[in-house]
This record gives sequence, structure tokens and C-alpha cells, in this order.
Amino acid sequence: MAEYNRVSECVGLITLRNPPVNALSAAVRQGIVDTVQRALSDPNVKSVVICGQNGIFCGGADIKEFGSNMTGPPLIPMIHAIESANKPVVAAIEGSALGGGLELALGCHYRIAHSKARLGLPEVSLGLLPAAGGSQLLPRLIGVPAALNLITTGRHVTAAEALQLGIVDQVTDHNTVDAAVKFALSVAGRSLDPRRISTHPCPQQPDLDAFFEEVMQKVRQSARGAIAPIACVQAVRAAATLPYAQGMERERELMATLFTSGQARALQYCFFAERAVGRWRMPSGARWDTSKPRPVHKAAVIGLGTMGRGITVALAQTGLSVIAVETQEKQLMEAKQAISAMLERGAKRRGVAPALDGVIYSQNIQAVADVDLVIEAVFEDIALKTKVFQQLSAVCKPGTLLCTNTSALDVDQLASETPNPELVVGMHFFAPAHVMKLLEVVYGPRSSPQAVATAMQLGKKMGKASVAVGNCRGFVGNRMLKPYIEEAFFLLEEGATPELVDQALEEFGFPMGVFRMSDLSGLDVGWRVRKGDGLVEPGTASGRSARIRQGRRYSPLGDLLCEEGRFGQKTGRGWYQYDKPGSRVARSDPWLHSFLGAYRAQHGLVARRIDHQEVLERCLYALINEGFHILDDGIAAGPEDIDVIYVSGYGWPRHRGGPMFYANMVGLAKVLERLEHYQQLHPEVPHLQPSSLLRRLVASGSPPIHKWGEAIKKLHSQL
Ligand SMILES: CCCCCC/C=C/CC(=O)SCCNC(=O)CCNC(=O)[C@H](O)C(C)(C)COP(=O)(O)OP(=O)(O)OC[C@H]1O[C@@H](n2cnc3c(N)ncnc32)[C@H](O)[C@@H]1OP(=O)(O)O
Repeated sequence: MAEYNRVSECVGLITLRNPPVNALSAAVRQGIVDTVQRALSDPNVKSVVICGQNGIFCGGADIKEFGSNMTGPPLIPMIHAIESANKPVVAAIEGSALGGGLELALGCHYRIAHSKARLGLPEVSLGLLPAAGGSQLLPRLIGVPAALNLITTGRHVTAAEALQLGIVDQVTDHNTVDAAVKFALSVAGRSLDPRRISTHPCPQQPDLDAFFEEVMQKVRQSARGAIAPIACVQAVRAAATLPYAQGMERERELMATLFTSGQARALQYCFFAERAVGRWRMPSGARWDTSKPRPVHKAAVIGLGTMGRGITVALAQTGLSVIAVETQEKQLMEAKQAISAMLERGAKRRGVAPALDGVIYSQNIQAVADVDLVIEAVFEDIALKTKVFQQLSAVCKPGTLLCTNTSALDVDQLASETPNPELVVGMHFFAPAHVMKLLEVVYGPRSSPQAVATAMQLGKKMGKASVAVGNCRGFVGNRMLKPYIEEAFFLLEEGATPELVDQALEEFGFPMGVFRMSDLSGLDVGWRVRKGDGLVEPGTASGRSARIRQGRRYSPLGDLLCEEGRFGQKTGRGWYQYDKPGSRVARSDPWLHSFLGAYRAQHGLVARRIDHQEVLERCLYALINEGFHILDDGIAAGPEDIDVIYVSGYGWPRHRGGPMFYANMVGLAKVLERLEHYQQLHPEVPHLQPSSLLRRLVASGSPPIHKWGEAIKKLHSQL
């Protein structure tokens, strides 16, 4: 797992071999220990180069080993042995040097990187800290502020930035191993003492206490309950204040707590889940590895409202040529300006040229005649979308894929309006579409595997977490959101306030509670849907019967606010009040509290004390219960699909792994027991009726999440 060769007569070349990312598995660590020993004891060897095969230095510790009993030589003594070697050791960094991979490189005396390489200590995103000396070595090398930035965010830096920061000694555009060997020859025989980072003092940081206090406050705020970023700050503080050996001891203690934490398990689950959803399967048996995507060179977007503009930007940024169609001239001109500005901003951020020429604007739908794929993004209205699909079917060349950007409409109904329903899929983007990570690719019963493969591949190119889901009302994300929001409304009726509900959810880790989120997205959106469903009635009726609609409990609170013109941030009033329309700072609104009081009195409801636990159990377990229904219905292939959707698109705290992982952590029996409890109290609420899959899982002994498949009839999970 580590190959040894002698090159240029006196350089020992060690090559890590563990595809795909040369992770530091037990075998690789053993290989490094053995080959380093061999190089150091060979009198003909004057210096050593460590590199990785297949253009990647090392992706860090083998994350798959974390769940098991770790065997093989430990990382820290291995890295210390390299640092204390009496021959220069040079790391030749191509591709990535991440986590333990970078720590290994920091143990080397010199680092040469290819210009396209990326380096970082991303352990924090796995719920860990760089505990093979990274938290102690990096601050000594590049100073406390820069090290804190890298370690607490886990961000990967380019080779150019690494050079600027002082992490690497040289960057090359040529063959990195050749450059490293040449470099190793040039430094043979030089004193290595100044190159041993562990012996450096940490660069002085003025006002250390105040500095760390401020950093800790910021990190706590952005961590939203995640513990690893805080431990990272504590570890770097140890580097800044303690001798190396004591700092290492502190690093070890902090890591010991993180390593076995539920948060680390959740974050590592997310890492693998995000990769597993790419291996999609459909209930028909079609799957990612047997369905060939069609080539897409040219795409079109129809409708340049907020969503269409974001989608155009996301497509153009992949390098595709895009025809952007808007029939209204004024809208088209405004969209052109907005899209160009977004492309320019994005390009500036990424340090590339804006793809302005990649977009051609047109008022005429005929302009899409020769594109390979169209994304329709007109207003969410089935009649309008149907009309557009009929036009597209007449205009587009044979074989063009027709995708609809919809958050809830029936993809199959649209498909049935075209002569080639197999070419139709839904692409549910989230606003702003060029920023948000999530894409639900919605297949109907007639969507071809090729159409799904093409949409999934396009999503990946756009950098989206793309999840293939079946066609049903709300697909996965919004279908699960419905009971969550309804429970929040019911809690208001029973005595809670928007502030209480939001606080409980934000303390759980959501960036915004349900009411602040609703104010942001606009209360009128849900109102329109409920009107369409025939649920909205004049607000004069009172009593329990007025709150039973279509045979189930219904809260008209959202409708009543809309009738008052309170649509949220855009009108300056919603569940909260705002300084002015469009303002973002939510303030508690006495009007709302008296409105709730009057509403309860009108309906004979007596307010009771509601605590955070009840808020979490009712909102989250109702959402999770819907997730079990979705799995049982075969709409999502496995729990990881649901979890990726919720973490990347709905603000579910990543360190809690997603709703289905969370249910697994809480214990399925507990979730079932609480749902049964609330269902007894609220028999007129069907979404509190535990799903049969949840019952089956509990009856079969609550298997761990990767074994749920055995209880799911239509499983196509890949984890
Ligand atoms: C008290 C105990 C002390 C223990 C000390 C433990 C020390 C830990 C320090 C660490 O090093 S933690 C690991 C830090 N490294 C990372 O977080 C890197 C994770 N990987 C990536 O970011 C990316 O994979 C990549 C390296 C940038 C490559 O990206 P690319 O898009 O090219 O490929 P992927 O699809 O992401 O990955 C391909 C394949 O490889 C698997 N994989 C990637 N990294 C690892 C890893 N470190 N360990 C195990 N497996 C890894 C990945 O899962 C993919 O496989 P899959 O089958 O498709 O899932």
C-alpha cells in the first residue's frame, strides 16, 4: 500500500497506493512506516520524496475505518518519525492533501505542490479536529488567525493560497514528483532543525485572551450547536499557549470526546450519504450504472423570473451554451441585466471570466429548436406549464429532454401532454437556484432512465446535491414539510407563540424557525396552494367544527394573516413585524399576540404552557413520520436520499445527520411511542398516525439505518 523505489540514484521515492484517494488505511500507514524506515536506513539514500499514485497525494485518514476497531500503526508516531528523520523528506502534493494527508505533509520537511492541488484540514466537517498534530503544527507554521480560519471552516485552499500562507514551499505547473525529486536533491545535507515545525514557537498573537474570546463567540454563533468547531478553537488555543507536547496532549483529549460523539457519526454519515445518492435507482429497476446520460451541449430556460434567472446562471456557469427565453420584452431586459450581474459576481468570486457570451436571450420560443435540454421555469400554474410543454413539443428537435422546474405540480400530468412522456422529468430547484445546493430530480412512471440519468448528470455538473425522487404531491422535501408546518400552526392554537416555536427549532440547529422561514418565503405561497385545495374558507366561523376541514384538523391561522395583507417580510408584517417591507430583522409583534388571544377565544381554545420538547417532538416527529411513509411508498430510494434533501435544501442541521438519521439516533421505539402519545391526544390529525414502516422497524428490533432496507418493500437504497 506504499511502494518504495530509489530514483535519481540517491532519492527514496515512497508512493501511497490506495485508490481512489490514497486514504491512510491501516495498510497504508504500515506501508509508510516500513518504507520510511527502509529509506532512512539505506546509506545510498540522501533524501526522500513522498507522493500519491493517480494524481492525488492523500485524502486523509480512511473514514471507513472510524466505525470499527482501528488497527495498524497510529498516525502521530508515524508523522513524528518522519519529522525527526535525519534526511530531508519532501511531500510531492498533487490533487488533494486533506486532513491526515496534510498532517503527513506537515510532518515532512518540505512541501512542493502542483498548481491545481488543493490542501486543507476538513476534519471539522466530519465532526472531528485535526488530531494527528494538525491543530498544533499549522498555527506554528502559518500563525494563529490563518490556521484558525482553515481548521474551523475545513475549507480547502488552492496551491497558490497555500504558497502565500506558507503551507507549501514551491508550486509547479509541471510534473510534481519530478520537481520534488529535484528539490530533494538540492536540499540533501542541509540542516533540518529549522524545518521541523513542531520545534517552532507559535507566532505571537497580541491580546491572546481577547482574541480567542472573540473568535469563540463567532464560532459558537455560526456552529449552531455543532461541537467540533468549538473543540478546534480550543485545540488551536492550546497551540498558542502551551509547549508542543502539552498541546498534543490537549489535542488528543479533545479528539477523544469528538471521535465517539453522535455528531461525528452524523457528519460522517452525511459524507457517505451525499456520495450514495449519486448511485440512484428507480422502482422499475433502472439504475445509475446501467443508464447512459444523453450529451447536453446546449440548453434552454423558459421563463426568466427569479427561478429561471438562477437556473440560467447555474447552467451557464457549467460552460453550457444557454438560450434564455422570456416572452415579455421588459422582463427579458431586466432578466438580462440581472443574469449578467449574477454571472459577473460569481466569476469574480471564483477568479474566472464571466460566461456572459454563453447566454443568448430571446423572446421567441422558436429559438430553442436545436437545444438538447429545456428547463421550463414559468409561473407555478399547471395550465400555463401545459401550454408551454405543448409548444416545446412542437418546436424542439426530436429527442430533446423537457424538464419542468416545479415544487409541487404533477410531473406525470405534464408528461402526458407531450407526445414523448419518456423525455420528461421534473427538476425541482431551490431559490436562489444558482446558490442552493439541492436539486430534486423527479421521475414519473413514464420518465426514461436516460432522461433521469441526464438530469442527474447535469445537476452534478452544476455542483448540486442531486437526488432522484418519485412523483407525488410535494415530492420528498415539501411533502415532509407540510406536517411540520401544520404542527407549528396547531401549537400556536394551543398556546405557543411564533417566538417560542422558532427558538426551539433554532436551538435544535435550524438556521431559521418555521415562522421566520415562512415570513422570508412569503405566507401567500402556502395560501395560494391551500386555496387551490379548497381548504380556505371565510374566517367568521368559530369552534372546533370550523377547524375540521376535509375530515381532518385544520388551522386557518395562516389564511387569516394573509387576509390581513400580512405576507411576511415583503409586506413588513407576517408572523413578526419588520421595520419596513423587505427588511430582514424580525421583531416580536404585539398585534400578533393579541390576534392569537382573540382567535383562541373565538374558537374556545384555552392556551396552555408548551415547552421546547413538545415543539421538537410534534414538529420533527411529524416530519419524520412522513419520511417513513415516503420510504414505504418508494418515492425516495432510501433514508440517505431524504437526509441529503433535508440537509442540503431545508436547513436541517448537518451535525444531526438529517431527519431519518436523527430518528435512528433518538431511537425508533421512542419516536413511535411519542407519535402514539400525540396521536391519542389529537386523533383528528392523520399525520401523527405512525407509519406502518416505522411500526415494522420497531417490531423487528429497530435495526440500524443501513439495515432499514430489509423492512422497506420497495427499497433501492445504496448505503
Ligand atoms: C482518536 C483516534 C485518532 C484518529 C485520527 C484520525 C484522523 C483523522 C484525520 C482525517 O484525515 S479525517 C479525513 C479527512 N479527509 C477528508 O475529509 C477528505 C474527504 N474526501 C474528500 O473531500 C473527497 O473525497 C476528495 C478527496 C476531495 C476527492 O473528491 P472526488 O470528488 O474526486 O471524489 P469523491 O466522490 O468525493 O470520493 C471518491 C471515493 O473515495 C471515498 N473517499 C474519499 N475520501 C475518503 C477518505 N478519507 N476515507 C475513505 N474514503 C474516502 C469516497 O467515499 C468515494 O467513495 P464512494 O464509494 O463513492 O463513497
